[in-house]
This record gives sequence, C-alpha cells and structure tokens, in this order.
Amino acid sequence: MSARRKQPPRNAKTVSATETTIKSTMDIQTPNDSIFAHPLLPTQTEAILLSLYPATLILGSLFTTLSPPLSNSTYSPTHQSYQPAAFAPSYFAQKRNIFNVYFVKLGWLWTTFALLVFLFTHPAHGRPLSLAPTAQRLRALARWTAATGLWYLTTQWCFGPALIDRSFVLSGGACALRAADKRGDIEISKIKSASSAVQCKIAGGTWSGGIDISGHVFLLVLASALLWLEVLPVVLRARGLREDRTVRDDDGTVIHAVPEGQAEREKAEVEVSGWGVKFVVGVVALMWWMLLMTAAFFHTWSEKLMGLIVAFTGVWAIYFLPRGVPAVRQILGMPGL
Ligand SMILES: CCCCCCCC/C=C\CCCCCCCC(=O)SCCNC(=O)CCNC(=O)[C@H](O)C(C)(C)COP(=O)(O)O
Ligand SMILES: Nc1ncnc2c1ncn2[C@@H]1O[C@H](COP(=O)(O)O)[C@@H](OP(=O)(O)O)[C@H]1O
Repeated sequence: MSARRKQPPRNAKTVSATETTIKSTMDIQTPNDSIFAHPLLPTQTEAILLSLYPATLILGSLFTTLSPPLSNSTYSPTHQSYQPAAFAPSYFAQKRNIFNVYFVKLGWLWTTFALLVFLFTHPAHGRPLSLAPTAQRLRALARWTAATGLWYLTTQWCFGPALIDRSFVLSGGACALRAADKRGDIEISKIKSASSAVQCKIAGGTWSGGIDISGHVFLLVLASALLWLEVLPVVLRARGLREDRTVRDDDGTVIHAVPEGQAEREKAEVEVSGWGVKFVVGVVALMWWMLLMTAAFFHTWSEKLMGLIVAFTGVWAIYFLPRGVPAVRQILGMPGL
C-alpha cells in the first residue's frame, strides 16, 4: 500500500507483513475529533448506508400502520402472513411471490455467487478470471466464512435448533396444536417434541407464543451489507475518491491506508470488471426491495428490530472489529486492502 496522508508531513509508517499479511505501508494519521475517524466505527459514507436499514424498516412498518386497509385480507400472526392469501394487499405480501421463493429463500446462495463473481472478476483481488488464491481473495473468503457461520448458526443449526428457534422457545414460544386439528389424527407427541419452526410445520402444528426474530430481515441485512462493504472501497478508489477508513496499529496508533498503485490499475481495467460490480449492485438492490416488502407486510416491530440487531452485530464483528483489533485484522483483513 502506498503512503497517503490527509495532511503533510510525509511520515510514512510501515505496517509489517506479519501484522496484516498484506504488505502495506500506512500513513500515520493524527486522530481527529470526528467519531467517523474511530477505527471501530463506520466512516461517514458507511454510516449513511447503514442507516438506510433502520430507515427501511421504519418506512415499511409505517406504510402498513398508516395506510387504510387495502383489501379484505388481514394479517394473521399465527400464519405470519395475510389471510386469505389470495386477497393479500400486494403480490409482495404473498409468501409464494417469486422473489421470495427463488431469491430470499435462497439468499445465501445468491450472496455467495455474487461475492465470488466480484472476487474473481475485479482486478482489486488479482488478475480477472484467473483462479489464483491471492491474499485479497483469501481474506474475503475468510470474511465470507465468518458471515456464513453466523448465518448458519442463526437460521439453520446451532448444535441443535438454530439461534432463532432457540430464542423463540426462550421467549415463551412452542409448537402448539392448531384449533382446527384438535380432534384430528395429528401426532401430538411430534408436536410436543418439535424444537424448531420447521419440525413444528412438518408435525402439523403452529409455532406460536414467542418472539420470532425475522430470518428475512436478518439474512437480507447481513448479506446485502456484506456485499456492499466488500465492493464500496474498491469502487470508490477506482473512481478516484478518498478512503477514510482508519485502523488501530499494534502500538495503538490510529492510521489509515490506500493500496499502492491499485487506483490506476483499477481505472485501466474497470471496463473488464464492471459487470461483476453491476451484478453485486443488482443483488443488493433486490435485497433492499425485499427488506422493504418484509417490513411492510410481515412480522411485528420487535421481531424486525431483533433481526436487524443480530445482523448488525455480525456486520460489526466482521467489518469494523478488525479495524480496531490487529489480531482479528490478521485473520479477516479489510475489503480492498
Ligand atoms: C465462525 C463460526 C463457525 C461456526 C460453524 C457453524 C457451522 C457451519 C457449517 C457449515 C455451513 C456450510 C454452509 C455452506 C453454504 C455455502 C453455499 C450456500 O450458500 S448454500 C445455501 C443455500 N441456502 C440458502 O441460501 C438459504 C437461505 N435461506 C434462509 O436462510 C431462510 O430461508 C431464511 C432465513 C431466509 C428464512 O427462514 P424461514 O424459516 O422463514 O424460511
Ligand atoms: N418479503 C417477503 N415476501 C414473502 N414472504 C415473506 C417475506 N418476508 C417474510 N416472509 C415470510 O414470512 C414468514 C416469516 O419469515 P422470517 O421469519 O424468515 O422473516 C416466512 O414464512 P414461511 O416460513 O412459511 O415461508 C417467510 O417466507
């Protein structure tokens, strides 16, 4: 990384390869008063983009709260959707809408695919279309692994039921017999022993009574933030804009850095790599739209807020903690460096 500073004098500080395993030279930066200069906090641009998430949840929730009833269909907390579904207030208020079934429900697959396309087509990570395991690609894959672990533990499996299912039971929820099935041939023992929403659905019960953290909000926020936080530094730099990210060095100094010669390289190759970035932007845009639809038509306020908080905690641990803690930075690195 080349030495660049916001202000003279030129007093470049070399961060050793062992500290970052990315050969780098960083400038000493006088820490300024702005909270955006704190290594553990987002930069101004990042803060604006992150604030779109709570704003989207508020906008979607207000839309449903304030708009007059749009149809004969009403929201059923038991079904977690508008019933009858055929009269739902919007196509996007139906669980079977095509974007839900093939995009959000396969959201991690789309995220993984979009990230791989970006990593292997953009020159910031190595020669486009070569499969060379460069340091930049390996570190991005380390961040993806951490995010995938969090997604998996939260929504799929956590040494038994996923965290979402565990918190649902801890908050008083359980698999209950549906009123209509009281006399049916439903296996009551299977319902009683169901410890996850999926098991409960298969057993024919209703997963009710607890706080059901929104898996959609969690996945859409974590996945879209992962994608744009990977792309943002690279795109800003290719357009000649300044990176403001700061990091804390081993000795506690707050510094910031720009990779050497990459801006020029990226400008030269931006045409080749442009479609990789565009694909990521398309996936992130659709994720934002689906987040708005989830906010408008599904879940309670608290369930959406909890989904946001869990996702933000993960984003902070993977993208902001490494800036302030060199040992974590050594493993996860930072996008664009
Ligand atoms: C750092 C800690 C490590 C801990 C290790 C934990 C164990 C992890 C082990 C293995 C994980 C391997 C996973 C690899 C996957 C890689 C490729 C893919 O992405 S395939 C996944 C395709 N599936 C999806 O995209 C599903 C996404 N959908 C959902 O998660 C849910 O449907 C939902 C949360 C969106 C909604 O939930 P629902 O209950 O309402 O349907
Ligand atoms: N934007 C959206 N479009 C369609 N369905 C959505 C949705 N957001 C949430 N849902 C549905 O609402 C239920 C709760 O979602 P979650 O807890 O993941 O946020 C899920 O139902 P199913 O599990 O019956 O598919 C999910 O499919």
